[in-house]
Amino acid sequence: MTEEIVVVEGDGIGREVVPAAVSVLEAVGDFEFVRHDAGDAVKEETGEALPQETYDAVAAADATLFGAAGETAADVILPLRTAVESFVNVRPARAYPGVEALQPETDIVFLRENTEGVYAGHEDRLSDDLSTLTRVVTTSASERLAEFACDYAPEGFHVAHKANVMRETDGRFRDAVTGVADEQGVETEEVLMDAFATHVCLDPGQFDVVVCPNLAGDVLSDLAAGLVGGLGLLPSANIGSDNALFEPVHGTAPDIAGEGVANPSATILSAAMLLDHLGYDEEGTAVREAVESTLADGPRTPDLGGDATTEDVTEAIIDGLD
Ligand SMILES: NC(=O)c1ccc[n+]([C@@H]2O[C@H](COP(=O)([O-])OP(=O)(O)OC[C@H]3O[C@@H](n4cnc5c(N)ncnc54)[C@H](O)[C@@H]3O)[C@@H](O)[C@H]2O)c1
Ligand SMILES: CC(C)[C@H](C(=O)O)[C@@H](O)C(=O)O
Repeated sequence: MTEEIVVVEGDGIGREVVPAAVSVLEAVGDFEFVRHDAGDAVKEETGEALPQETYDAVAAADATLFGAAGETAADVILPLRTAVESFVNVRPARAYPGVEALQPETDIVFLRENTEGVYAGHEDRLSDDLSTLTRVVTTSASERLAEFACDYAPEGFHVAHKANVMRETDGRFRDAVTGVADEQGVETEEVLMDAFATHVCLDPGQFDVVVCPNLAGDVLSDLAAGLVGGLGLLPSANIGSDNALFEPVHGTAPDIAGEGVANPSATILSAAMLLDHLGYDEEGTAVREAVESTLADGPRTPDLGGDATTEDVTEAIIDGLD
């Protein structure tokens, strides 16, 4: 049976890097791609950034490949993460041989809580002078994340938090995560997220898997992108119990959108995570290896110091598939 993959390109370079990743998927398997719209352009046309049919298709799909949305990103990607009931956003940040990196020994996977924290979003304007935000942390979501982390990293992981200040919310997060790990005999090491930001810049080699609350995972994974050579290199997987959505960590890159020079690696690596998720392990590995050898030997897009186009890099990756 042909596997169905929902594809949502979104805006900006989403429209360049997603077609690149789809052509790589076409080269390794027999998939049916079902395309849906979301983002700024759709909102301009229809008044809605996330059409109900897109939400329903993503919620029903085994797997979705998403690009990026622009100003409407929060109205698109946050509901879509909820649509797949994603309890974790897996964000690997690693340096690649041949790519200039501030910290070439970086090889970290962030396991980001994916639905709560400040993103659960109870914001209020109470007066001309005062706005508030309620932060949401549940034991159940934190424990679900911890169970995933224990399976993912049975050798142990770091837990980043700021429970010294947010005693109730991050305290609950920390206690839930370390509690599950203790029960399962998995070692954890706590690190305050502000100190982590410094440690990871100076000595990223000491970190392997880092479990963090939602906003911390957002910021710290972008920081790690800076250590390895940029946002064009970081893929991600939003994993739920039954389905999942795969997307690059980057946004629509308005400064280069339309020029055909976006680095497709993050999205193609996200497609490799999608292949792993659907059980196409050999194909996922082949795609990752082809991306790695293209990053090592070129061609490279301008963000990595080269002058190649998105299409040149994609062709090289497809040529490099076994
Ligand atoms: N998941 C999402 O849909 C998502 C995520 C982040 C930002 N956004 C949206 O994207 C828009 C732009 O945000 P931003 O500028 O802060 O972040 P961005 O990730 O779009 O771009 C930041 C910088 O990284 C570069 N960059 C990013 N991806 C690249 C790639 N694949 N190849 C080469 N260079 C790349 C850009 O050119 C830019 O200089 C905003 O409207 C924001 O809301 C969406
Ligand atoms: C655009 C925004 C809603 C999103 C987030 O904060 O999760 C982005 O920064 C990301 O990292 O995917």
